[in-house]
Formats: sequence, C-alpha cells, structure tokens
Amino acid sequence: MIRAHTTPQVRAAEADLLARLPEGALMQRAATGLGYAVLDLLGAAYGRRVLLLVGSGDNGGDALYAGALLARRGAQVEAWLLSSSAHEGGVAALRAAGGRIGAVRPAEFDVVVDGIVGIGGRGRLRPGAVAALEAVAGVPVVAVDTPSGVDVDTGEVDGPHVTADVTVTFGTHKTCHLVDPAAQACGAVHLVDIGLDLPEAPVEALQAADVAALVPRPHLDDHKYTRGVVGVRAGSAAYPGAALLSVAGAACGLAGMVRYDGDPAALDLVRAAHPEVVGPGRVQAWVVGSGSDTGAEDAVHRSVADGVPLVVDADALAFAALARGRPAVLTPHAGELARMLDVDRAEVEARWLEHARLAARRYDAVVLLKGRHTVVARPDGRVRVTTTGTPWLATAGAGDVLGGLIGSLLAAGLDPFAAASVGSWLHGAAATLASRHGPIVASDVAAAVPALVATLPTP
Ligand SMILES: NC(=O)C1=CN([C@@H]2O[C@H](COP(=O)(O)OP(=O)(O)OC[C@H]3O[C@@H](n4cnc5c(N)ncnc54)[C@H](OP(=O)(O)O)[C@@H]3O)[C@@H](O)[C@H]2O)[C@@H](O)CC1
Ligand SMILES: [K+]
Repeated sequence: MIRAHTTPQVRAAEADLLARLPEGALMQRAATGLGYAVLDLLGAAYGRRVLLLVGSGDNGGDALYAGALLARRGAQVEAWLLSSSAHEGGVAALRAAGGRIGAVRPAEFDVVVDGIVGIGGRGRLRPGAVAALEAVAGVPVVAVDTPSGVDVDTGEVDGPHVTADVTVTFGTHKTCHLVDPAAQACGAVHLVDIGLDLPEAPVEALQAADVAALVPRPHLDDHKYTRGVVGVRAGSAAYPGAALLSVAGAACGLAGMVRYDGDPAALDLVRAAHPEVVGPGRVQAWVVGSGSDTGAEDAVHRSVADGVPLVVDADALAFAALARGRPAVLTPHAGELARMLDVDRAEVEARWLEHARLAARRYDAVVLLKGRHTVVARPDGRVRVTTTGTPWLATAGAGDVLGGLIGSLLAAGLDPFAAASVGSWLHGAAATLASRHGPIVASDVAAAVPALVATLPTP
C-alpha cells in the first residue's frame, strides 16, 4: 500500500524522531537518499553539472547536502539561493565539498534540483522562484520532497510550479504525489525511508499485493450462488451497447453469476454476446444506470428496494439521492459530479479530493470520481487513489465496464470502498495489459481482467 500522510502528521512524527536522534541526522538521511536518486538519474557524477535551486527552509537544506554528496563524487554543483537566508550547515557543506554558490548560467546544466519549498510551502511561488524556473526550462528536474508550487495536502495547483521528472520524498508519500493535478507534476516518485513512525493515512493507493489480498477467490466448496450473483439494469433500446459493456464488466468471472434485468430491447444482444448471462431473479448486488435512458429512476428505485449493495452510474446518478445511506458506490466523472453538487466542472477538476469527499459526505455513499487518477472517497473522508491505467483508457464504454466490474465485486462480498478501489485498480491495470502502449476499446479491458487477476501474487 502507498500511504499519503498530511503535513501535520509528518511534522508530529518528525518531532518524535528528532527528539531521539543526534542533531542533523534526519536531514542527512533525507539528503543521502536524494543525492543517490540524482546520481541514478545522471548515470554518473563525474563532470556532470548540477544546479540547486535553494529556498530558505530545510527543503533547501536537503538540496545543499545532496549537492555536497554529488560534488564529492566529482559533479560540478552550483547553488542558486532564492532567499536572503539559506540552511547554514548545508551552505557550509556544499562549499567544503567544492560546490559553488551564486552566479548561474542556467542553460548549461544536466539536472536541476528543486529545493525551493517542500512541506513548509504556503501559497503561490514567489516571483524570484518563478523567474528561476523560467530560466531553467527544459533541463530535467529532481524535486526535493514535493514539486515546489503545488499544494502538498490537497493536490491542487494554483499558479506556476515545478514539473519534475523525479520527485524524491521522505518518510511517507504526501497527497500531492497521488492526487491530480499535482500528481502530474511529480514525475516518478521515489520514497526514501527515514524511519518516521506514522499513524493511519487518510489517503492511500492500492498496490498489486493489496489487490491480491482483497480480490475474491473461490473456496473449494463454493458454488455459483455462494460466490455471489450480480444483476445489471443498464442499456436501453437507444443504448444497447451500454447493456453489453456493463454485462461484460460484470461477467469477468469475479462473481458466480450475472443476471440481466434491463430493457428487453437489449436482451437478445446480451444473450448473444454472453450466453452465460441469465434473466431476472435474486441478486447480491445491482449495477444501475448506464444507458438506461428514461428507465433510470425506476431502476434505482427497484434496486434500492431490494436492499442489496448497488453501483449507481451515468443516467442513474441523477437519482443517487435515493441510495443515500445504502451500501452504494456512485461512479461519476467530473461533469456528472459537478451536476450532483451543482458546481462547475472546472471546480471539480481543480479540486478533485475536496469534491469527491464532499459528494461522499452529502450522498452518504462511496463516491468514485473517474479521472486519470481516480479518487474513491468514503463518507468519513478516507480516500483511495487509483494509479493504474493508461491514457488509451479514455474510450467510450470504459465506464460501463468499470460499473459492471465493481458490481461483481460487491456481489462477491467486498464492502463498497474495497469494491470500488479494487475494481478501479483492476480496470486500469487491465487496460494497460490490453493496450501494450496501443489503442484499445472498452470490451478489450473487460476481456483482459481474467488474465490480469491470474498474474496477481497469491496472498
Ligand atoms: N518532515 C520531515 O520529516 C523531514 C523534512 N525534511 C525536509 O524539510 C522540508 C520542510 O522544511 P521547512 O519546514 O523548513 O519548510 P520548507 O518547505 O523548506 O519551506 C519553508 C520556507 O520556504 C519559504 N516559503 C514558503 N512558501 C513559499 C512560497 N510559496 N514561495 C517561496 N518561498 C516560500 C518560507 O520562508 P520565508 O522566505 O518566508 O522566510 C518558509 O519558511 C521538507 O519538505 C523536507 O524537504 C528533511 O530534511 C528531513 C525530514
Ligand atoms: K521542492
């Protein structure tokens, strides 16, 4: 599991550890990890030219000590101090190692180390920092802890910021490493363990081993009913494809049986494509909404009346309030969530985390806000971010497959938060598997899920 802690949590853990360690030891751990990460990127130190952008705080201190490490290995290191003060010990260490402070000709560097601000940054970057970033545009950047200029604890971006190739962070991930748009500015994130003892994290990202432990697997004595039956109420005469793709997601084999109880106009098509799908009857979870046209309200009503968990998608989201307080997963994209909250789409896209949490609280249900890094929020504010996927997944019908897949996980007994986060992880990873860097369509994603599940480590 990748865990992202808040700045106050990191500060508290840091204070705890600082009290037990000799002075400067923590920063040395951080700077050593940073120095080696820069070395990795450069391939070698000797003769390489490194520019440190240094702010007034400990983030700049990390950059200076890492610069000293690189200078001792033969790199030409220069520090550009952006504030009237800089970490004194770091400045002395860089000087002692042969690094230079001052007069900088930015175009000549192999790498820039962004030590402008880390978790102590507040508000927009100052003009001096912005000018420095403009001067080094085009040079690869390693960000220290966080890309300067992004909001560490929300993942929001308001104004100029560093766009890093690599971000080296310390002790734990922060929200900005997972949540867009800030996550897009991080590049590859490298975590250096500095020994912090941290509490439960409010934001996390499942990894393959976590999904392997959560994904439902049949027991020796299971039969199709004990593995769970998922029902699909999606598609219509106008949108039969939505029925097919929702059923394709539900029929990836993670539940024991799939029932189709949507518009009869789509039934023949569903049966022809998925002969294993049966008609209406008892289910352990419903998938409602995609392409159901004018039947969406009735479908949500009937599904809620059944008392089983449900996925509410697409057209049915207009009636999501009917599912309030139920074990439900609502699966809007940014435009749909904007309508659910009566705000502009741009506001949702600027503040993903805030809006996913707000909707989860307001609708008292798990909300899965679809995006490059999908955000899954519980009413109590806990969040999982999906980091699997490929840009090729932006294709029609992919959301229908996701809804069906999550429904099958609900039917198999996962709680809504687990079903949504595991379903979203599988959906993204299956897309990557199917795509192999090339184009895919939604049905390819569903078709890749069984092979993907087979590759998961056995818990
Ligand atoms: N926590 C840990 O476990 C460990 C933490 N470590 C490291 O410490 C870092 C945190 O250091 P920190 O607390 O000194 O704050 P930091 O981010 O350097 O910046 C603060 C200063 O920047 C300024 N400033 C503020 N906003 C600004 C803006 N928008 N634009 C421009 N300038 C701005 C402001 O100074 P001012 O100019 O106002 O005097 C403020 O005082 C952390 O990210 C990690 O790298 C590791 O070494 C070891 C383990
Ligand atoms: K930084």
